[in-house]
Amino acid sequence: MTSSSEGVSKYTEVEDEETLAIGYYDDDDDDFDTFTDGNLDCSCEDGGGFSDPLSGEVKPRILLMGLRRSGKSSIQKVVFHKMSPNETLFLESTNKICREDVSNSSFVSFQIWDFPGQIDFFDPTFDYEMIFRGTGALIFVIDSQDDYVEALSRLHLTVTRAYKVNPEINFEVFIHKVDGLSDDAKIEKQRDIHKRANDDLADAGLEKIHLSLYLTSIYDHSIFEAFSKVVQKLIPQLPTLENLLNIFISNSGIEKAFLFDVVSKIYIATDSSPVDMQTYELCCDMIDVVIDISCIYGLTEEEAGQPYDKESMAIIHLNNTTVMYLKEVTKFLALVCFLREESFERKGNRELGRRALRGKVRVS
Ligand SMILES: Nc1nc2c(ncn2[C@@H]2O[C@H](COP(=O)(O)OP(=O)(O)OP(=O)(O)O)[C@@H](O)[C@H]2O)c(=O)[nH]1
Repeated sequence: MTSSSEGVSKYTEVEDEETLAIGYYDDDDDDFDTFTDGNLDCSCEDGGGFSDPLSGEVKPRILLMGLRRSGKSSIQKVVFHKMSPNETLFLESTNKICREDVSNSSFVSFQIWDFPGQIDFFDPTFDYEMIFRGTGALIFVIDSQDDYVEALSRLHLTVTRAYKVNPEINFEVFIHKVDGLSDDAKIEKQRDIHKRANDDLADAGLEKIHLSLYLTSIYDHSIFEAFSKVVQKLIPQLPTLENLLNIFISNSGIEKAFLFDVVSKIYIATDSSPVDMQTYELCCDMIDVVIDISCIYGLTEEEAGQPYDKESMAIIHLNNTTVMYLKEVTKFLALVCFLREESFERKGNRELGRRALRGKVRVS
């Protein structure tokens, strides 16, 4: 694989991996603050007497629930704090609800609430109605390497209670830690969990509740892909974005286009052709390469901590005649495209693509 990257900013000393993830630039004409720990506003509270800190705010809430040690905190740390998967081995059990504000852009803007596995949120002193009322998505994490009978009954209880309070919640089930399973075992687990969970709902007369199942692991890109899908459902502009990307690819010889949040590597939209895991992984790798190269060679001292800016773009020629093209769209968003070499080399098309990348797919 050969790669070329232009304009990926100037060099600065990078102290640690977290700097890469959170030290992005502050754009004057953008209202959003730099994505720092300040924006990843984290706070933990006891379950009892929990008041609604969000009254008046419209940010959707994503709840992470599931039994102890199922992997909830690891998911949050890996996706939003760039923690390496191996480091999660040392995470302590969560004993309070941890709230985190994720405000990367107008599209990726929500709160994540990580619940301790052992919490009894149906305790009468615990205001679960308040929690479910403002919830956009409830992610229930099941440890696939463990016996999941208890997890399924907990899932049923959680979903039925939550649905009664707020039928608009998206119920997302992460069949997690699948890295230890063969492909056949993964499919079998998913089929079994799907059947048992839906049978339980049908027995309760609640077959109208829809559960979306995902096979996830923090040791590969599956967790980012699953989180992308959860977040996409909370973006009201998604159909418009998809439509824009469809128009864009139909006019430019591009085969596949993604709009990425570069900080979390969540893709917030793509055109309507199917997404395969390998394509998604390539996009994530390309974002990493751009940010790494920019940090190492791109930043001057004055611009320290701004590895992604208006000038950021990169072209990577893969060895299978495919070209990958990345271009900054807004402060935290990147357009990542795949096209054939011959389309890329056609000068007219290349110019058209550039103009489109610069102007057409502007997202406010
Ligand atoms: N193999 C594997 N292990 C994982 C994965 N995700 C998390 N783990 C491990 O699972 C263990 C528990 O993870 P936590 O994130 O602390 O689990 P939790 O659900 O937050 O636990 P509580 O805070 O007790 O509710 C850790 O040792 C993680 O390293 C995964 O995808 N695969």
